[in-house]
Amino acid sequence: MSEKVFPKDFMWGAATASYQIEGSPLADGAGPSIWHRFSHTPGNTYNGDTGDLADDHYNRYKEDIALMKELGLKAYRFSISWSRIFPNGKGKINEKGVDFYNRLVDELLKANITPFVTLYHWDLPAALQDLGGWTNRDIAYWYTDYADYMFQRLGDRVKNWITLNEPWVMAFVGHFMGEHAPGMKDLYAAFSVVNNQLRAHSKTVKAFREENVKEGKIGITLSNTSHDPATDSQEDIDAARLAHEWTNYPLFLNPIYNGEYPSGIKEHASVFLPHNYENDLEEIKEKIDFVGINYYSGDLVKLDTKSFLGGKTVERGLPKTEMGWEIYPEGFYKILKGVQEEYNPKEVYVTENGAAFDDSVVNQEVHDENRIDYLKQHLEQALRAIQNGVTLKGYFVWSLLDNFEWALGYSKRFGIVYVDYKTQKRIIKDSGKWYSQVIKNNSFNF
Ligand SMILES: OC[C@@H]1[C@@H](O)[C@H](O)[C@@H](O)c2[nH]c(CCc3ccccc3)c[n+]21
Repeated sequence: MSEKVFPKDFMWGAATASYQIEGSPLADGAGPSIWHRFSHTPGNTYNGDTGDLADDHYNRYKEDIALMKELGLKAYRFSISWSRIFPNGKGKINEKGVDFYNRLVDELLKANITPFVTLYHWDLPAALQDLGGWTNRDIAYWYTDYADYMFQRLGDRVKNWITLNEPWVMAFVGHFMGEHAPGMKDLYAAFSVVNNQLRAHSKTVKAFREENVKEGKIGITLSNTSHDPATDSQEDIDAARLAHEWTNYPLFLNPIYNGEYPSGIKEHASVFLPHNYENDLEEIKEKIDFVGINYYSGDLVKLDTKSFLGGKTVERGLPKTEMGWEIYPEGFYKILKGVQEEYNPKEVYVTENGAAFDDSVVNQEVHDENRIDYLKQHLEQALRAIQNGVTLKGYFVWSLLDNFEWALGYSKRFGIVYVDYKTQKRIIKDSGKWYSQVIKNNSFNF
């Protein structure tokens, strides 16, 4: 492989999520999700933005798949809205909801685009939240029943499955910081949500094996920030390591691969882990086919005994995106190399990488050179990782379309395709045109 070209058959894709792009959250018998409820609760989102319309993808999916085809995408990562399928989270099935995803998958296959399905990207059926949601141990059964049903309905055509998107964010941003649905601020709840998501994930992997989805592969997608120590003092090195074990892939991969939580978590946070969690570890330890890595940024961590798990972020003057996140491509390499060294997954996919910038339309074009620079710098690090033994098989840019950025509403644009929310017009940004060339050349250097 020449030093600038990716391996043959490298899976180039783009990623989205149901609540962020679909709109029509209650159409055709769908039930409300916790993000429908959370975004409709005043004060929770920028400008009171909701996913009621978003990119209207529920109605425009054929147009959007034509765009994916025009870009030359090999794969498309999207998530299924659980409450379209089971309006109450369990029990009654909503055939029209299943039908939408059947049509979506069929249209993708017609366009020769490989579907990568995320079963859960934060939009829990609200009816299950009323029963405690992810803090209720029974969620492991509710989730597995939902996942197993999707394997039965789509498994003949969908061969790549992701159980959960970023369980750390669901647990801590949703149940400790309170900035995401369901808006809880309870550290004990957050750690029980970690444990219940792992139980749900591993039960589902077992069900997937039993469903025997032909040539099927199943994995989990984890959020990661590259944490560097602020100084070479042992206390800062330890603080950065602990931040890594808590917020990055180890919190989930250590139980999945090694049957126990990371040592730093057991040492400093076991008081928050659910009572008798040890009894769940045997079942949680269940082989997966790939690890999904999401990466956006890095930070410097300094010992701070007043912060949770003793670390605080300090500035280092790197350029930042519109999200205020450092642009730190080196961290991408560290995370990819780290996951391979620490857990040696059979396969790794980058299931999200991208950046928000202040995009503007000039004569029906969007000249987002800064996003091209960001993507190029990160693809360089991805290729470097492959050349250094990382089993990286594919890359999904976040995101295909500008979309609903959770609590920040529509104020942040991550798409390689611009969406004018007033007219729903799509405009392929310069970064989209550039990415299309990357796919065609299988290289970022041209
Ligand atoms: O913030 C951009 C994207 C979201 O739109 C995706 O839904 C989500 O999977 C995702 N994760 C991350 C990194 C972790 C994070 C999530 C939310 C807020 C801040 C950081 C960035 N993103």
